[in-house]
Amino acid sequence: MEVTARAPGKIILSGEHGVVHGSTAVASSIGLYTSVTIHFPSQNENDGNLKLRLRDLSLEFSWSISHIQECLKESNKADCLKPSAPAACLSNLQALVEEQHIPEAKFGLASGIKAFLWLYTCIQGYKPATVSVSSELPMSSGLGSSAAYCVALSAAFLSFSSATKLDVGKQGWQEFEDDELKLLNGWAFEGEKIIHGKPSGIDNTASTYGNMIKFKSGNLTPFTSSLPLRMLITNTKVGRNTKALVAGVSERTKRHYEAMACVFSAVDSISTELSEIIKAPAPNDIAITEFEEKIEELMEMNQGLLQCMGVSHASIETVLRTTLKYKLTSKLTGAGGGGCVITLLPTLLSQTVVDKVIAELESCGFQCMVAGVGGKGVQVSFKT
Ligand SMILES: Nc1ncnc2c1ncn2[C@@H]1O[C@H](COP(=O)(O)OP(=O)(O)O)[C@@H](O)[C@H]1O
Ligand SMILES: C[C@@](O)(CCOP(=O)(O)O)CC(=O)O
Ligand SMILES: [Mg+2]
Repeated sequence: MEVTARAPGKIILSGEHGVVHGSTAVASSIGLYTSVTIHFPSQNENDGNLKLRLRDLSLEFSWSISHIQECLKESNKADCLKPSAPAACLSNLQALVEEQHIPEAKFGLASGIKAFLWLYTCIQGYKPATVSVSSELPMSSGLGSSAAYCVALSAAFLSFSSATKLDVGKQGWQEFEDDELKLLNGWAFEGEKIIHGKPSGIDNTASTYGNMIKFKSGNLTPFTSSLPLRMLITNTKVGRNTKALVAGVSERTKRHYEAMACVFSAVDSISTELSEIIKAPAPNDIAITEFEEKIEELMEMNQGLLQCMGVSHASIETVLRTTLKYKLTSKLTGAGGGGCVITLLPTLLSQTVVDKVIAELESCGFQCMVAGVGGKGVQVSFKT
């Protein structure tokens, strides 16, 4: 018996970083997924191990269940119905990860593996299994790969627990009930904390619920766009780490508290206005351009404030300049410092211009994709 869970990545249209400091932000899921399959061994297959296979990286990690239990059992008193942080056993989790000799170039993975061990043992306890992960999302690029990973892990583990009422015999993708989504989002948030340090929760919430969300201080308001929005996503391929960038903004806030409070307040107003515009009744054909120009102006203002926070990067500025040549507006998305940039593709923009801008961005070594905004949140599919 096995189950596969898939969870989407996200783009933040407005409010990244500010949202960590209490500002409103607007995010949307995108149609790129991280998938997690959990397989419990039959009696013949059972070698007493818990295995984590990261398929895209061709890496496999394995621990004997008895060893994990020895390391964690005193400190892990978790209940799968109550998402909790690994405060008391962080050093034990660290030791379990260190013994795996992760390649130095992949060192960022250590926190992801810790999150896996924490979520698995809290939700499933001490059972041998093989967990395989694959992803369409570029890692560490601002599209929320860490959140999609934590949501997909939590969904897969909870599917085989008493906390969910899914139909194990049903074919195809199925969705969770509202209370189940709340629980799995809570666990994914605990995983994000292990990876990010101080996440706002917007990424795991966008991945769990899908579509568009307005998010402030842990509170979610789902909404839909009155018109389909199309974004060009440009991956600068400059690697960065969300935890370090979030910590950098907090440091700047400590140094310049009053000024940064004004920046966060401006971000809050921009996100609130953006969500009002997007969800307002669909404009007629003549007003579409005006509607898109308002979105572009708010994106541009938000990008200016992200520069104030110190999270832009030379590669991001190159994307901004390049798209501006074609009269297109862009902003960084996610933590910045490299990673991905989004560019609104207006409805009336010709495909010739889209092709030209993509060709120019790709000639700089960047990678482009066109994404529709919105889409389903987490789903699971059983195989008997
Ligand atoms: N498919 C995956 N397999 C294992 N770990 C993952 C996966 N996706 C994300 N992670 C974890 O998330 C980290 C990247 O998260 P982060 O810096 O927040 O970037 P982003 O969420 O923007 O992609 C990775 O270093 C790793 O620890
Ligand atoms: C910078 C931030 O607002 C978003 C981070 O997104 P990502 O991990 O870069 O995809 C942090 C957060 O909200 O937790
Ligand atoms: Mg992340």
